[in-house]
Amino acid sequence: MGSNTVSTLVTAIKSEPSGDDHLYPEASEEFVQTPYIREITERALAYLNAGCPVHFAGPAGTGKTTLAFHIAAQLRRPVMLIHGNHEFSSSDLIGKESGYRKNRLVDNFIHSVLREEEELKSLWVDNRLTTCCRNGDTLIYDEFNRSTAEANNVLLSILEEGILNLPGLRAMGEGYLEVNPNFKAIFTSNPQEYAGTHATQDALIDRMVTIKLDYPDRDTEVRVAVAKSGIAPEEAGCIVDIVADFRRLKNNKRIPTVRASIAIARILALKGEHACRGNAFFHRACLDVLCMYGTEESAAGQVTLSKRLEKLIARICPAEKKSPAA
Ligand SMILES: Nc1ncnc2c1ncn2[C@@H]1O[C@H](COP(=O)(O)OP(=O)(O)OP(=O)(O)O)[C@@H](O)[C@H]1O
Repeated sequence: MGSNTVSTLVTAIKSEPSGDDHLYPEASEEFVQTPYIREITERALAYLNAGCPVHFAGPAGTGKTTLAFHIAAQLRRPVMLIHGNHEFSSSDLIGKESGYRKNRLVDNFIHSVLREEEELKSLWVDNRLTTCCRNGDTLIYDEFNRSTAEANNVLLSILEEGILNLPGLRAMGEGYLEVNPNFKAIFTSNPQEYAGTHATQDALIDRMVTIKLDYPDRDTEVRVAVAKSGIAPEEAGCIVDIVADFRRLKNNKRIPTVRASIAIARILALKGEHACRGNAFFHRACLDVLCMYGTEESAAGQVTLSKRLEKLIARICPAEKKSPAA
């Protein structure tokens, strides 16, 4: 992998000493392709290639960021990643003046004449959005509704007119930047998240095609759990069914996602334990991973959850681990 190359499952950004701020996503072996993923990928690519920014909106853990990286990888352009942040101002997106450069010319060519000239030039540093628009890179703006509408306003003219307004560069004659035609943008947001998010302006939403994501189908979730833990598919199936049952609990304060399935599967795989009825460790691990998802966090609520889990395990899981030959 080259510098800043990331698998499409990794969302961490690594800045290289070279100063290259781009990411170069590549498909990872753990990335699961199912008909569900393929269909969404094809749809999103069709919209992006038609010049429409794509917005993945859905609850936590529905695979928005992973899909954004996967799709960006298909576009084969460098990727700029921005995480929405309520403290952002538009300068955090586009850049700002970073001081002044002073040029002083002293001309004493004719010894009896001294001419002095001083020029003060402001210096400008591009931030990620500007770099992306200049170079025609792919922008992934993750959880963009964590930034305020005021900060995101700069996107309106980028997405509609293909122009980036850079008031800070007006003095240098570069007040407007024509957006490179290769520029493409993928946004993600969680409309159910209230903490730390901002209402998104209609004008911005109107400039994107929103693909609403829900929890993936069972096949995708099972294959993700298998890929990320190495557990046997039938055991992953039991775990995913248990998590899906907790997802359907009425009046849930929180909803367990594929991350819960991955966590249980990994714990079992690493401990050499199995998703079967008689396994007390399996029961305990499920309870620990899922205990935050019931309606009640009291001791009585936890006993109810534990009983529910016991019944589920009895119904869904085999009595013992199946031997490979079976
Ligand atoms: N196609 C896939 N192949 C393998 N793993 C996947 C796939 N899709 C999602 N995952 C895994 O599922 C988990 C949730 O995915 P992701 O972080 O993309 O969801 P999200 O919707 O962006 O979540 P959040 O809103 O909480 O940030 C991650 O561990 C991710 O690696």
